[in-house]
Amino acid sequence: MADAPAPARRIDGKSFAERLRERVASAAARLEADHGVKPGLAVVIVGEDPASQIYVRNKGEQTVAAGMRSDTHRLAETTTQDELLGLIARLNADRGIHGVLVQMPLPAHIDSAAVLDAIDPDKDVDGFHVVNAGRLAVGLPGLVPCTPQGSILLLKDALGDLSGLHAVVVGRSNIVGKPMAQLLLAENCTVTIAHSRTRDLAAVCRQADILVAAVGRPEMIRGDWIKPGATIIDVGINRVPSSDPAKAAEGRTRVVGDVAFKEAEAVAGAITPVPGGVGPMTIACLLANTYVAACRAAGVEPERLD
Ligand SMILES: Nc1nc(=O)c2c([nH]1)NC[C@@H]1CN(c3ccc(C(=O)N[C@@H](CCC(=O)O)C(=O)O)cc3)C=[N+]21
Ligand SMILES: [Mg+2]
Repeated sequence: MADAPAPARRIDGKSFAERLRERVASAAARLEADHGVKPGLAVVIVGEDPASQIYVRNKGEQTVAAGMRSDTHRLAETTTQDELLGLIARLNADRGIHGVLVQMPLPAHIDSAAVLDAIDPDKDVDGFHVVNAGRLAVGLPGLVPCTPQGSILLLKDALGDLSGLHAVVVGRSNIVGKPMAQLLLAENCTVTIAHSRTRDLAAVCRQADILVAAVGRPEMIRGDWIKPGATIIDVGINRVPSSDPAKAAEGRTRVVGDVAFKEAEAVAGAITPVPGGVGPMTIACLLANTYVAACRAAGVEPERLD
């Protein structure tokens, strides 16, 4: 019997993100030294969702560690839409703030689309505003959503030139799937966007040289959906019960991706783990976007960060 192929290389997003944050920090330090501008990021969180609280704390700590200003606005679950829009208007007008992020999801009584629409597109460091979606679609400079941007950096590091490769993106959200497809197209990939209604999803995935999983369903993508040697970017962050039944009974959880990692690892050429893959890149790219927004506000050409 032939030997099993070597397991996939693990793409280390955690250490790539650390290096990117160091480059952002030194570029931000030069911006402050040469132009007197310290990049500032405002993060707004409404309500008490524990997972959101952890993400927001991590963002704040990493922003400060990169030598930038971090303001966190913690609002009560009962905050009205008008109160939130009032805060956004003040942040839009604040010349010391270059990035505004409103943590999603918002409580059900608030219209998320109206809130995103209210953020100044040039401070929209999430890249979620329709103006930034439009800029990305037509190839104009703007602010690019952080998770897709981080995924592209990992892909280019792993593969070099992406030209001509067939990329399959599973998931069509406005925050990951659609912008990811736009960025892959800009890298000259042949792009397929697949989703929950796609017929024979497994067969579509098996055509992928690059497979991006952004569906939000734990371990949905199986080993036999993967072309041997393919590069897998797993965007999923799903909390599932601990695999130890005693711990699960206590409510303990673990984080898994959208890809069945063990199966995929035996077939793929390279794969991002969860945690430690795309997630840390999301925050690093948020800091990079804040730096770029601050440069543009000051009329300074941003340094290349890649
Ligand atoms: N306006 C807005 N923008 C966002 O970018 C946004 C948001 N709302 N709402 C929530 C999601 C989630 N998100 C993550 C960022 C980093 C990690 C991350 O660093 N994860 C680590 C740790 C994972 C863990 O152990 O929990 C990892 O994957 O290794 C995860 C999730 C940003 N989000
Ligand atoms: Mg993001």
